[in-house]
Amino acid sequence: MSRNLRKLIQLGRGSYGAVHLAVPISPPFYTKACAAVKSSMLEHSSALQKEDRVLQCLSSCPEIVHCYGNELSFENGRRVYNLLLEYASGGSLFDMIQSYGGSIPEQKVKIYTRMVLKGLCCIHQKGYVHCDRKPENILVFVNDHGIKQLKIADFGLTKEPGREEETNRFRFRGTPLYMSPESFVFGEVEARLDIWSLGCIVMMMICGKLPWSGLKRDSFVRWLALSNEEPELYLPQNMSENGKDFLRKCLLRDPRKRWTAKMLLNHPFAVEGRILSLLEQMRCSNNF
Ligand SMILES: Nc1ncnc2c1ncn2[C@@H]1O[C@H](COP(=O)(O)OP(=O)(O)OP(=O)(O)O)[C@@H](O)[C@H]1O
Repeated sequence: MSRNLRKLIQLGRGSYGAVHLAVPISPPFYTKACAAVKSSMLEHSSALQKEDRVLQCLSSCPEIVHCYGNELSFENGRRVYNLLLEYASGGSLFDMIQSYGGSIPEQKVKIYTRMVLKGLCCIHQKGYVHCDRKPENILVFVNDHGIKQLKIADFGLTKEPGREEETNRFRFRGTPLYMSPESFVFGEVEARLDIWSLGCIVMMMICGKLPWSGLKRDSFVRWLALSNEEPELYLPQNMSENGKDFLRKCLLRDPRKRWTAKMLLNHPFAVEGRILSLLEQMRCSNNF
């Protein structure tokens, strides 16, 4: 049992352990109303400890989930490592896509894409590669005016600068459906891997599934690893031209041609997201 936290309900499970909603009951955390606590047995907590390290370095970025710190507890006679994170009351982006019936309106997608891009810029500027970007790892926070803010979470597979020895371990980790061809085939882990995954996430927001998620395993591997075909053919037909062009820049097979997060922030699709977000904020402040 933890002396400083009371775990309430389980919010989810990851490969390392469980996530609970918790209330801090004594210092150092009890100034927080509630928190999400990711826990795992101390001896299996290397991914959580890494997440803690990475989140401390990215703490100045509003589009990254905030970490309050860590603590050790004793549960059923075993030592448990707990990582305290700000609680996302809106669940994950995956939940949000489901709540929209599988397709978020494009105007909203522009706003959300820009939020995720800003988080990605911080990650890449500091030399990290997230490596496991998917809608389940983007959390939704809802402010007092009901405006949704997306933040990037789950840094357990992140590649840290100066820790090259871990590179090969990423090869078949992460989620294959969101992996770029070069990371899938050669185990290359560079920032542009996250950009390919971003393209997949935007597709998920628009269509609720990836066009290649229906392929059988062998066909998927062949398409991703061996084909020269750009994913152009798979672009959602119901999307604006700017939206399709944004996806083209993310989903280029050649990572050297793929745009960076910084370049994409200036793409008309993301710029429109900025304008729409400002309008949304103005509408809310006029109502209050
Ligand atoms: N800060 C948080 N606030 C609210 N819910 C959270 C928070 N962090 C995680 N969760 C919930 O717990 C689930 C599991 O989280 P986590 O990110 O650790 O694992 P995962 O990404 O689903 O799995 P894996 O680690 O295997 O990739 C999430 O999908 C989400 O529903």
